[in-house]
Amino acid sequence: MAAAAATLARRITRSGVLPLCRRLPVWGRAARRPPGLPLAPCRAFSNKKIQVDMNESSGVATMKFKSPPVNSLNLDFLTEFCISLEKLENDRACRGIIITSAIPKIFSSGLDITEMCGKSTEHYTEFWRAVQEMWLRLYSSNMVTLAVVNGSSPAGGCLIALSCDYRIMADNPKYTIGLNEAQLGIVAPFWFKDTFVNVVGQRVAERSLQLGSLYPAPEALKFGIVDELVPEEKLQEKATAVMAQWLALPDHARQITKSMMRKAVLDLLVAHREEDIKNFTSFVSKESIQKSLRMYMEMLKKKKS
Ligand SMILES: CCCCCCCCC/C=C/C(=O)SCCNC(=O)CCNC(=O)[C@H](O)C(C)(C)COP(=O)(O)OP(=O)(O)OC[C@H]1O[C@@H](n2cnc3c(N)ncnc32)[C@H](O)[C@@H]1OP(=O)(O)O
Repeated sequence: MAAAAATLARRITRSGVLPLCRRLPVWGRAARRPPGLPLAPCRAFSNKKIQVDMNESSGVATMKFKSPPVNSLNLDFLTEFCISLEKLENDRACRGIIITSAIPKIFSSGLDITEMCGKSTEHYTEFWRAVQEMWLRLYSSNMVTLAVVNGSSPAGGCLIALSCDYRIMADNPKYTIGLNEAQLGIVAPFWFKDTFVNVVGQRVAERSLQLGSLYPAPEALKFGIVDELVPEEKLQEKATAVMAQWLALPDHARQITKSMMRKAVLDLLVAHREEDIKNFTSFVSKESIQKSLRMYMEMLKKKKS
């Protein structure tokens, strides 16, 4: 699987990511569907780590993370994520996606730390390119993207939620969310930071990033990291209602607006992609950073005993 995923990852990355504004003509996706043609029957595709269900009548797909124990974002997961997103992006019937988790209490534990420990420079390069690719695709998506955060969501998990158009979180103070990289002795890259700033503003982002804060759901709402809290059993219902509200608008108007709001941040990474990979690989290759990551993993294991 790892080898196959790596090949797929290379295939994806070779094709590159087009900025949002160049992906689709400005009249949008829905308008391109030939009038009068029936939609294909309901479809689902399931990979190893992500289940995708497409509801043809609503035009909404649900992407459910199902990679135990904690939906950590390793190379295989990231590759599946990018492929699933690309399939949906190219599906004219699909106008919105709901991203959620099938693992109780966990949305995603963020980047798989083992992918950043004791590996070769080539591996770090491939891994980081896949992380960039995931963000570029999600942040630039033409579809309405809705995160249903039904569990804890640190670091890279939080980035996925922040990259969506709207975030609903389960109303449970045991679930936390935030960019906690500083707590691991690592630094959130500039595009994590920019995505965060675009959601919560400079002040909250600066304080939260420096402290590596993980916020319980009610605080996350207070600081604008998520848009609303909903009792866990009502998440599905709420997600359907929110999605319907976003899809009620003409696609082209929403898409151009989204592009206008996000383009500068996307363009910055596209322009500095190779430099960002080099920064990452040299940063994680440092012995001091390796030591911090190893200690953090040990701390996670000790917490259990
Ligand atoms: C200049 C620019 C430079 C750039 C510089 C570099 C920038 C990098 C940016 C990094 C972004 C990131 O996302 S870094 C990743 C940050 N993630 C985190 O801090 C999350 C850490 N995990 C947790 O807090 C918890 O595990 C949590 C998710 C809440 C679930 O708690 P639970 O009690 O339910 O489960 P646990 O028992 O803790 O975890 C179950 C098992 O999963 C493992 N596990 C948990 N999280 C994991 C993870 N992220 N990666 C790997 N493995 C993980 C644990 O070790 C356990 O392994 P076993 O003991 O073997 O079962």
